[in-house]
Amino acid sequence: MKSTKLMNQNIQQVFDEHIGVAQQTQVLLSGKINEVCQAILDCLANGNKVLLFGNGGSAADAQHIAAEFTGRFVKNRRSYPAIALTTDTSALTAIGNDYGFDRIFERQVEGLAVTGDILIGISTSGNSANVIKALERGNNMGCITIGFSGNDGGQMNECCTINLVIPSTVTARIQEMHITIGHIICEGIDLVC
Ligand SMILES: O=C(CO)[C@@H](O)[C@H](O)[C@H](O)[C@H](O)COP(=O)(O)O
Ligand SMILES: [Zn+2]
Repeated sequence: MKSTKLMNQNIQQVFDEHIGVAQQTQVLLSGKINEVCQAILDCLANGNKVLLFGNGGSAADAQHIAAEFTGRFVKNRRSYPAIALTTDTSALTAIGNDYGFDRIFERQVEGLAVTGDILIGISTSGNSANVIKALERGNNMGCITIGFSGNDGGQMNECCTINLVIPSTVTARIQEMHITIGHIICEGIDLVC
């Protein structure tokens, strides 16, 4: 077992890293986050919807953000259409079993998305094949594709209308910024709706 002193050092280091990445994200990405907010507001005003997807912790983020849209964030306002493509175990197992894990989100995009919808693909590496394939399908269908990524942005640089690349190589720190950005977007929606 680690000593309490070592644990305390580790705790301080995680907070320091988190604060550093948050400051860099603020400097580098505030303008792009504003663009994403505007794109989502336009999408909702046009009667379109938001689809979100990712793996592991990013699957949880997709569900978390979708629930803020359909339920509420802070303000009581109408429900907004958002679906996490990570929750339907029948679809996920059928598509995964019949077509492969790489296509679990792509097939759902093909069936559920229409032109003008927003797809938010969440991947800390920017390279998860199932996320990339879904974004590429969305591009072919006339959707607006948003990436929440990290590291060097990976393949999401090539297949996203806007890719928010968190300036970190640490998965946990990147995920912490993704959910912060999700909340910033929800605050933006509450401000104008
Ligand atoms: O939450 C974590 C790590 O913090 C993990 O579950 C993580 O999301 C998974 O390893 C994912 O498969 C990573 O994929 P990605 O972010 O590179 O697309
Ligand atoms: Zn995690």
